[in-house]
Amino acid sequence: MKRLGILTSGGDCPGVNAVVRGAVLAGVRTGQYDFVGYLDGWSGVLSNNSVPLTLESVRGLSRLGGTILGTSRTNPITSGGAPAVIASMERDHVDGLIAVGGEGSLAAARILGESGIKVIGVPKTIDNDLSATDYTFGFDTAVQTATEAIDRLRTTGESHHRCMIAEVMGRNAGWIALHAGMAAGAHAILIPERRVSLEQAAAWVLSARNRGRAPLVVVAEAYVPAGQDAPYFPRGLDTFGRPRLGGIGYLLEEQLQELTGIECRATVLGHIQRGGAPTAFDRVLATRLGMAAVRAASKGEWGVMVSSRGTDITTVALAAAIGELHTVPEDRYLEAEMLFG
Ligand SMILES: Nc1ncnc2c1ncn2[C@@H]1O[C@H](COP(=O)(O)OP(=O)(O)OP(=O)(O)O)[C@@H](O)[C@H]1O
Ligand SMILES: O=P(O)(O)OC[C@H]1O[C@](O)(CO)[C@@H](O)[C@@H]1O
Ligand SMILES: [Mg+2]
Repeated sequence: MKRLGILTSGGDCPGVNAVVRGAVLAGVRTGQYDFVGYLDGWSGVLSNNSVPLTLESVRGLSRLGGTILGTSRTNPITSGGAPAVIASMERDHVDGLIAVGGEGSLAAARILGESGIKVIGVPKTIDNDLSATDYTFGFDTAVQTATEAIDRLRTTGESHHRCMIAEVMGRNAGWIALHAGMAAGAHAILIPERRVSLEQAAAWVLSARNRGRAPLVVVAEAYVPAGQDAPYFPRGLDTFGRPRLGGIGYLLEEQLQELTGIECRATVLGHIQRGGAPTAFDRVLATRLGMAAVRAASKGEWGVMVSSRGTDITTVALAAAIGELHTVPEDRYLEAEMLFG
């Protein structure tokens, strides 16, 4: 029997455990594979830190948030590269890898794949910013969580006649803001893809107030107002050198209050959007992606990412998947904009 290694890399995301369960069930029940799970992303691969994954160890996992394998943002390319990964796989008698990750982790997987390592990617991110797949699992859960939170902000906002501002995640793309904002009936949605001016945002807030509504603004963490050139990140860089986004909501609270004269309150939803149990949609998507990754391995389809297309699960070359980020197109924003103010 052959062996597959599974690792989860980048930010965690509701549904990762369902991928692990789907893969192990598919491989073990068809009698084709047994599995090891590498702990804490690529760092577990490089240090041979793995655990056996059996039918028993994945029992009940599809509804569990987070990742039982742990995750990290370790870069395998700069920490030993392909030779170190190959040596580790040989020690563990691992034939191929299933890498569950976002655009960064899958970029690393692609480079390793081009060096001859058998690897299959599974697209994971609440941000939904990966190309070549209709949706990434975790996105639906994040939107659901954000929508519930924004609905709650609305009732307190209405009671106090305030403008409520909800800041949601979205490092490169405003998908969570767009969907949660539309679902919750936001009067303005501000995303990184559109350089909306603060004056325009204030006009939407005032228009909602003039109709007797308590204005509701949803802003993605990476929104850049017109006239500025970079996202707001008052907390500096993280340990991997990435800007620690988060806080633009508080800045907008001051600026919109100043521009409109309406009392504003901001809430930053942060990691609440990434935690907890996945929605039914994400459980099904993640399980199917995990099963499809094993199917691809059994057909010798390496260097691909499993992908959701309509109701099908298919495979695409890793290179195609990570080439360009999947951001909110103009027509989707203009459609939502009709509802603002
Ligand atoms: N272009 C790249 N080539 C090789 N390795 C990369 C590349 N970009 C990122 N990485 C590595 O992959 C790690 C994970 O990337 P990143 O932090 O963007 O998370 P992710 O997998 O995209 O998930 P998410 O963004 O959803 O949290 C990075 O810390 C870095 O080590
Ligand atoms: O958990 P960390 O490392 O602070 O990363 C936060 C980032 O990860 C994501 O949740 C997923 O990429 C982004 O939306 C957010 O900017
Ligand atoms: Mg990323």
